[in-house]
Amino acid sequence: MSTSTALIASDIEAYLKVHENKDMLRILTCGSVDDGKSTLIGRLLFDSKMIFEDQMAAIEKDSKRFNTTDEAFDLALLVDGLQSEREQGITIDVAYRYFATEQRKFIIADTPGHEQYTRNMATGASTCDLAIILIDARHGVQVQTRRHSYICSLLGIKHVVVAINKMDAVDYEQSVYQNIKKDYREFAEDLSFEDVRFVPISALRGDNVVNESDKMPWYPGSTLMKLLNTVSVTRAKSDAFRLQVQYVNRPNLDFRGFCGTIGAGDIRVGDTVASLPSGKESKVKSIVTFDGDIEKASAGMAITLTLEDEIDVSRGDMLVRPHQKPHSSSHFEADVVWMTEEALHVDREYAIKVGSKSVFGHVETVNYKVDVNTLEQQEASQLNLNEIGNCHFALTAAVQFDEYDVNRNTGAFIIIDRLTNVTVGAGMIRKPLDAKSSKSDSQYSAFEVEFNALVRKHYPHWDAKVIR
Ligand SMILES: Nc1nc2c(ncn2[C@@H]2O[C@H](COP(=O)(O)OP(=O)(O)OP(=O)(O)O)[C@@H](O)[C@H]2O)c(=O)[nH]1
Repeated sequence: MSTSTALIASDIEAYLKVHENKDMLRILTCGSVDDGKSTLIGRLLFDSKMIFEDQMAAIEKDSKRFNTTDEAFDLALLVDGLQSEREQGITIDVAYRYFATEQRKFIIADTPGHEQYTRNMATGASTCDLAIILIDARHGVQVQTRRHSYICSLLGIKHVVVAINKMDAVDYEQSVYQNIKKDYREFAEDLSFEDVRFVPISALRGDNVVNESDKMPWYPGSTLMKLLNTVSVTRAKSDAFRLQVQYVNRPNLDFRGFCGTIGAGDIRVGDTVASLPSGKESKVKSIVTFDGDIEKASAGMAITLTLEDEIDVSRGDMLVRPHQKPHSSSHFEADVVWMTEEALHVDREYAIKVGSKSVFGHVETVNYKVDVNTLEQQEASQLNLNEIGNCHFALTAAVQFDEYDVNRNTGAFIIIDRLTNVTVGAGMIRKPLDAKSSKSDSQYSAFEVEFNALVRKHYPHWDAKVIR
């Protein structure tokens, strides 16, 4: 019996306390189609004894029905939970799995390998600390391996474990592992990873996943599980307090509370805050939560703040400490992942949502797009589906943000099509730009510019061109 099982049986309160205080590691799995992500996650859960008996019985039954592998049960079925996915045999959305060991708690985001699902992968990556990049030993480094690695680096993931899978299919040959390791190292040199490790595994047979393999004596390193349990991650963490107001709660004249999730830092009753964009200051009167009033709240908590004074704060505004203000600008430079069939067009008006604030805006210039194979920057005038590029944005009003490298919450945004309301792109803000230095030697009068904005706002289907 493991220590935790014994503790659950004898003292559930003590077990929950230990569990609550464990460090949480958020992992992203990525790789090409059929590299074995689902099998790997299933193996991690199975070998660390995280599967219930009824789940096992269902998997065994399904393995026979779908006949996806010649093994008695297909561990991928544990993870590929969606019915349609089972029928197609591919992962179609981000699936999150939770499990824990004696040392840590884990959340694994299993993202799809198909190229058209890059957006799901980008969604999964934005909250992760570490990426497991799977490579099929028979195929080596693929376009998808490069694309996913590049997105991981763009989204600020610093720790990568490259799991070279299906070693059983290449007779556990050391040279295969060494060659892939060399290829990947060469490619990843220009990416912004701090820590890249390699493990040769067989997810199907369980080699070097949780248990050490006796088939690869030439590999002296740790199993994948051991790496995950022990890797020490650096989290890009800013301690500047950020609360984006998602809702103003005013049930009666005596109560006015500003609700939101703390994006970074912490706050205490009595602290001075400034509301942006107005810049008006007040002191925190109370911090209300679902469990009652508290004295102090920190990043990740959903709270309602009340203030000493009646200052003007609305949905979309940001509460910060007066000496730790974020950038406030209508112009910025950002990296964009384009997620829809219809290309990103310069000068087309989109809704840009930064935190809980949504404003209209357009891309002034695509500075370059990136060839994910070579990481080369190429000239571009638009971005097509799944392309990644660097752009200058011009919005109709200033928004408050941090650089993405400083704060992933307040430095990210999404781009929404105004007609269909579909999210068409995601972006990471690299730096604010000076509105005046942006291209704007206007030949139009202020009235014409304003009228143009009005037409575009109320008649978006006319597709009127932006004038400035
Ligand atoms: N020989 C061998 N086959 C494996 C191994 N791991 C996975 N497979 C097989 O590879 C195929 C794909 O595995 P999955 O786990 O479904 O792959 P995936 O990466 O999740 O695939 P998608 O969900 O389509 O993105 C299945 O037939 C697995 O049984 C391995 O270590 N060795």
